[in-house]
Amino acid sequence: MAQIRTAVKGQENTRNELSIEDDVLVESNNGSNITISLQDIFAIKTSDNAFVVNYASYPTATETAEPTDKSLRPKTVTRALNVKLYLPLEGVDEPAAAGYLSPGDFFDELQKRLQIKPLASNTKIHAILNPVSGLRQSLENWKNIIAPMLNLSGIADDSVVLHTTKGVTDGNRLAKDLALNVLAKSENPIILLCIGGDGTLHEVINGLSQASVKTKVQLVVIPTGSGNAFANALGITDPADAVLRLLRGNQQPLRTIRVSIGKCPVPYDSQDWHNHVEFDRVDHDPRIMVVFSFGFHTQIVSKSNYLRPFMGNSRFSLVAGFLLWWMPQYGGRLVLDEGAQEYNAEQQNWRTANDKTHIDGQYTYFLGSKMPELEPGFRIAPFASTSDEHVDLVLLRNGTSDELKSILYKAFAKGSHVNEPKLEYWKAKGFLLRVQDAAEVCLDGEIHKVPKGGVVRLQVVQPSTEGEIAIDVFM
Ligand SMILES: Nc1ncnc2c1ncn2[C@@H]1O[C@H](COP(=O)(O)OP(=O)(O)OP(=O)(O)O)[C@@H](O)[C@H]1O
Repeated sequence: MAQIRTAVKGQENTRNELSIEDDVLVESNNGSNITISLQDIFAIKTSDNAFVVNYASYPTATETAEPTDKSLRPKTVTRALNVKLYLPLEGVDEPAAAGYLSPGDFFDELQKRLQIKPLASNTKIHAILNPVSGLRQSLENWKNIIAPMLNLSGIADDSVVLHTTKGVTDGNRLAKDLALNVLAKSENPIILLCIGGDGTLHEVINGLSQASVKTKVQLVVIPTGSGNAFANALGITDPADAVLRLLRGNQQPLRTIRVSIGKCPVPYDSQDWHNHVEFDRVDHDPRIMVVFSFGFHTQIVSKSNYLRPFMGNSRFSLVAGFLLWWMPQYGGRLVLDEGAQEYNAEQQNWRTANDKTHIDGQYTYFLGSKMPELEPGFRIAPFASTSDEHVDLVLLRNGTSDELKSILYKAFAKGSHVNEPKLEYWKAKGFLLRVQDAAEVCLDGEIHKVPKGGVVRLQVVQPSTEGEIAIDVFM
């Protein structure tokens, strides 16, 4: 195939050669090359006398060099916006006689290679932004990255509405209002940007779900929080990356997990306790996207909340150290829905259970998730997927402190804990957990109390379930 190249005048009035090679745009000027990944280009503007390439790229290594103070948390490196302006060459360009495209044709070809799908002209964008999530940079990201990218991509300012959360649970209120008053009534396609961390996303999804309206929304998850487990699971690295995914247009239905809490009037040790569960009457069962836990993980979240006024992130390690020394076990009875699959580490395959699976005992660790990683590098549920119909369960029963430590360390080593002999790894569409004693459970970071003998039910919500708002997520 003929090489795709052109010659133009660069910003320094020099003759620049531009070419498209595989998935990069190469700018050559007197033997020095600059490359721009096509994945990073989000808008090209051309006219008779100017060609503009807008792209979002990571800073170069020298720009990111940081002081080597080990006590500082590593700063997240995010893409910044850049622009390249090219002009047509004046007069006759001798070398360009053979095999060069005109600049206009070259930029048309470049545009085709970007895989950017134009949004319908009547699309409306609503953004729910938490200004205090993570390092409190959401608003800065909005002003410097997100809004300019939308604008440069041709989305008119009056098609974009920003809603800023004013306090805890405000994301929930804003999303519910939006679903009832905008989504349910609008004829136009609506894209919702959720700008914050997992807590904000949890509030937004629950707000949409609580509205119980038969409608649909397209969601862009823009990570500006501390953990960002959901965005991490989708491989979304930073705000510009999230907007690039919106522009490329690939979406998948979101599967959330519905959580119901109830009681059970029959004694704890009754064989068929799971047939006697009475669920609490609530307006709306919560939905989670990231993590359910009981025992060790819940206690880290719960106890470190008490230390929040006095300590930074080191409070988590302090509580974990204490729990690993004390090693409490948490009595529970677990029933997995029919068709649950168990991972066999030795054979590296899955066994499917025909019937319900009962797993009773003293739990040292109990965690359910649809995300492989809960924080960058902590691959606790490595087979989990946001798009499959299962919640993954990571279980350790009657474990010692050393066994649990080994599991947690290996979860940081690419999730190799799944090979630990006592670790049980399951995939299920849903399950019931009955707690032996009064307990706390963690629902996406929120702590809920379950009374002695109480029951928690988790169920993966399938897309287009009756009464559920259909949410498609940009991937
Ligand atoms: N204006 C506000 N003032 C105080 N708290 C707020 C405000 N807006 C939202 N919140 C609360 O901030 C909390 C934290 O938000 P979020 O989870 O998005 O950030 P994070 O904790 O840094 O990220 P992650 O959950 O990914 O670790 C949420 O519980 C939310 O209710």
